[in-house]
Amino acid sequence: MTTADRRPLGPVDSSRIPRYAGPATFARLPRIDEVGGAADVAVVGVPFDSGVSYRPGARFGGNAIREASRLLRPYNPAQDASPFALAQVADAGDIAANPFNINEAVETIQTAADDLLTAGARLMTLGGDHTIALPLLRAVARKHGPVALLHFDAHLDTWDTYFGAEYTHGTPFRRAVEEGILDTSALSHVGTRGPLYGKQDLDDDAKMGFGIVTSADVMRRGVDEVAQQLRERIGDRPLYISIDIDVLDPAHAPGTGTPEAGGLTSRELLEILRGLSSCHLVSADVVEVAPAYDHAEITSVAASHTAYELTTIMARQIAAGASGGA
Ligand SMILES: N=C(N)NCCCC(=O)O
Ligand SMILES: [Zn+2]
Ligand SMILES: [Zn+2]
Repeated sequence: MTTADRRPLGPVDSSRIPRYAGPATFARLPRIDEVGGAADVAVVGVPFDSGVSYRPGARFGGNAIREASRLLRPYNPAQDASPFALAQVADAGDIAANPFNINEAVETIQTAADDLLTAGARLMTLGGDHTIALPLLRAVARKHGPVALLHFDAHLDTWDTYFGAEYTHGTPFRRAVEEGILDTSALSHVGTRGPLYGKQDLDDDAKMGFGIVTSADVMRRGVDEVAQQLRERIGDRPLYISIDIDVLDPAHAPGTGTPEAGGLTSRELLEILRGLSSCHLVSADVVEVAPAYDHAEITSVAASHTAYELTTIMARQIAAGASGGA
């Protein structure tokens, strides 16, 4: 039986079982084993943070997002959709990656992502540091070919190496371009800001094919115009969205490893994402939530709502019959 043949199993009913009771899955959704191992959207954690250049702790991000997601409700008015009724969304648990061997971890993450995609799911991945975007993109490209990328981040993450290491949280998108797994006619950073190592960083980045919408551009031009520009650039290509929570201002996301002043508000981020609801989103990640630096779940609440909007986009498209599972 395929997921399309049966009604999705939704979240625990928070009017019957208090939302703070029981173990946390994303949005109180069923575990993937509770839906026969088959999901249209698999929410999967990757507790890996051995690729960071500054504060560690994003290995705890996925579970912090799950805890904060207890308060999500089933109807999303901003996209006029009940995502968990439109598609089977399930929590696929965590990919267990070796914290002492980055190369091995990258392989493990790719293999596990491949398995979920092959089983027909789109991925809503909860990081983890940004290193994990590379194996996730490899897996997605194996299925769809080179994908368009929207990368929300304070940072470029197209640097070459750190301490000689190729796989770090500052380098995933340079590796991805080198490997030919991105559609270089449709690459954009959004929310970029802060000091760089040199002007060359920007030149290298542009040569790889990236366009940049800076954090200041979002403020000056507004979310609707930015979303429209991004939609035009992406067209109907298969799209991957990678969201480093440090795209938000530290006032909106203090719980992260490499914070930069002058970022987006959570309202701006959520509104831009809603403006992308017509795009062919094949998978997405939210990374770099480091709960040890968080306060009052500010960061993990923002991350949970971010993942909710992304999940809603995917669920709407699945219900509309877009190939994307496929
Ligand atoms: N991907 C994130 N969050 N940060 C990259 C920062 C790399 C650096 O320390 O220059
Ligand atoms: Zn970043
Ligand atoms: Zn990043």
